[in-house]
Amino acid sequence: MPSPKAKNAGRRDGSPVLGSNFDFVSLTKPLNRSSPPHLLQRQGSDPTTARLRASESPSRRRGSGSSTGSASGQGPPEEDGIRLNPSLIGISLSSLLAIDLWLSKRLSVCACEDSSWGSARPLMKLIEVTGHGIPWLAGAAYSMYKSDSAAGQEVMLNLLMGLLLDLILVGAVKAVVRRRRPAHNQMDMFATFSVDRYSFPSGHATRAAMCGRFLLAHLVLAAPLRVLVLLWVGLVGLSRVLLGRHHVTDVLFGFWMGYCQYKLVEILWLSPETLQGLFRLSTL
Ligand SMILES: CC(C)=CCC/C(C)=C/COP(=O)(O)O
Repeated sequence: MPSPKAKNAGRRDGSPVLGSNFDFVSLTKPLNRSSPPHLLQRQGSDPTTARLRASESPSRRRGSGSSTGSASGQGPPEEDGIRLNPSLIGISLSSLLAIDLWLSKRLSVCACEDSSWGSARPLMKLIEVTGHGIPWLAGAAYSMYKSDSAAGQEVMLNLLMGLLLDLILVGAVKAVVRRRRPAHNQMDMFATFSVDRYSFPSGHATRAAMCGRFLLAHLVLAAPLRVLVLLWVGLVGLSRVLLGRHHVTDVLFGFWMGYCQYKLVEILWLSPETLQGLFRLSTL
């Protein structure tokens, strides 16, 4: 059985991969009695624990094995039996992550100039710029400043608030989850925050979904333009994976998060009355 360390080598995000972490197959075969069954499970599922256990002396391991009764050949005690049962959620999650890694790698066809669709990389990077935070923040601020109607200013102010909220929420989730970007990603994006070295969720996807919903809800657009907005949202998400910047799940979750963020903007909507109230409070 290859060591867990060797099995995990090269997986920068540490996600489980089909065929590498599935030691629970031993459930369908007779267990090797020379090593306690609960150790088999632990070595497969937790490389750190496995390394620590490997450094224990055989006599200590034998000692701990007999104390649980599993080395005596009477079968694993009930609590170990429970630990050996792979949970359905665990398997589903591992499988989903394995598919995600595989699919993301297959789709990263513009990850560098030498990739199979390398010539489309400049176009993908252009799409990336259209979903970047800076043009959106600058555009919303400029439109608010230039707008000659109170309604227009109100809409742009709330878009601005939504964009700032998006940066904060995405930054917070990235900092908590800390999923590394795909190994094939070239970190050549302009104007990034330090949390942007993490990939979950895609900030471009959250922004595109939130802004797309915002534009459709607050701008009076002809049908072809509405289709164009939807197309743009999809293209921004797709370009993240093609460029190798993100895993597929980063983008899908980003779309969902951006969709919810728009709901939040609606709830927190800043009306002229709210603003006047805030101004009055600040002058007290
Ligand atoms: C500097 C400002 C205002 C925003 C940063 C925007 C940015 C680079 C986000 C990272 O997006 P992904 O998570 O999709 O790579």
